[in-house]
Amino acid sequence: MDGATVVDRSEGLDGSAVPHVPHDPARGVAGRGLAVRDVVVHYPDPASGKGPGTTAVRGVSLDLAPGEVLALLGPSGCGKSSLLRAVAGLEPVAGGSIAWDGRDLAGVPVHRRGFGLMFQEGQLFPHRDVAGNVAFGLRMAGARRAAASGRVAELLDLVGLAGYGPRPVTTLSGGERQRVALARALAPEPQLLLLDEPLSALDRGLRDRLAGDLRAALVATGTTALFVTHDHDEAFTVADRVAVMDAGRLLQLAAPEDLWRAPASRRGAQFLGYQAFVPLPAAGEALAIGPTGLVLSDEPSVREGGPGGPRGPEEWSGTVVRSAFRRGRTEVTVDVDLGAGTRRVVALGEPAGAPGRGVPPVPGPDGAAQHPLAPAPGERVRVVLDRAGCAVIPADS
Ligand SMILES: Nc1ncnc2c1ncn2[C@@H]1O[C@H](COP(=O)(O)OP(=O)(O)OP(=O)(O)O)[C@@H](O)[C@H]1O
Repeated sequence: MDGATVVDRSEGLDGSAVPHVPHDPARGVAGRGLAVRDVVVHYPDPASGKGPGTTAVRGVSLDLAPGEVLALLGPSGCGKSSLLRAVAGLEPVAGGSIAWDGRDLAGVPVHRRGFGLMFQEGQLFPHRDVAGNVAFGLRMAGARRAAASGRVAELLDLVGLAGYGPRPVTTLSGGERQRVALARALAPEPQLLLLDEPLSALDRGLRDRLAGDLRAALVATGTTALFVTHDHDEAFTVADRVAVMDAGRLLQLAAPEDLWRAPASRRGAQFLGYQAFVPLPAAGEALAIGPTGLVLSDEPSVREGGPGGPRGPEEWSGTVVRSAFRRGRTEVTVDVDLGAGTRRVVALGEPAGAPGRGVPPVPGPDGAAQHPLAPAPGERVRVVLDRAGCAVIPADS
């Protein structure tokens, strides 16, 4: 999935689009929602059990407005779960503060924060049926049995499991279990829902679908949510704004569209899937090349052996490593020197007017589908920039 398509919208449970609402600070009343200020989380040294052995979160500040969905995105070990756990009250805060609706949560235990939690494994009660699991969430919130049954049906409908109430949870697929876990977490209408990689135990296709459904359920219920993931497609699908973390710090916090169009640093851009970086003539600027930022030259004559050399800083010669037909287009892996040594990048093939366009793909030598006339390994080709798939970033970031 490329960034340009995922940032626009996700689909609701009924297939309708659920637009992302850019965060508008004026939307929230001052002091409402979550305020995280300079938060530091330490873990003690595992050998001695004392001292700040690992600093998992190094002074993170962010705000979450009521009704907003914010994703904490970053590589494994960057401190996302530690920050989430600190907000939940499951980890002590070594520095800074966490407040909800202007009230400092220092010393407020987990069960008194009014926050809901949902983890990677939904942790359903195996001896209860689907309705029993969802009703548990309601009864914890003090709902009476009669009122609960109507609400359980509503919640199951919301997560796409209408009629599943009597099913033993042991008979459900992984995706269905996570839907039940979501219904149970939403049941008490938590003032803030904390989700830690809720989809990561599922396979790719299911994750993509469930991410859209998760957003639809959060939006439909107006739930304020903090969502941890290491998957940028998922973050972009689910969240209104995304906080990119690295090594315990916040690199950037922005709406998906803004994050994609203007990464604030090279590290953040790399994490989002920008594949290469080229210095720009303007001092202090570099061009980050995204997954769709390079295309093969569509003039057969400029393939190596034809007339003319590279025409400037936006066109380079390279050697084909392989071609693969994926998602309706040919992706050509090319070794190319963009100005700082040879790099392996992916360029989009099959441009308009290319020979063989319209001929169906066939299995290549490595089993991957490829176009019969796609460039073969070892062939010299030209790659050109497509600025629409690139972003300008600070050079030394
Ligand atoms: N209970 C713990 N004791 C000691 N160190 C810990 C503990 N939990 C996490 N850490 C360390 O804190 C750092 C941040 O971990 P954390 O789980 O917050 O990262 P993460 O971004 O959520 O990673 P992942 O995506 O792999 O879950 C890591 O270096 C990790 O090894």
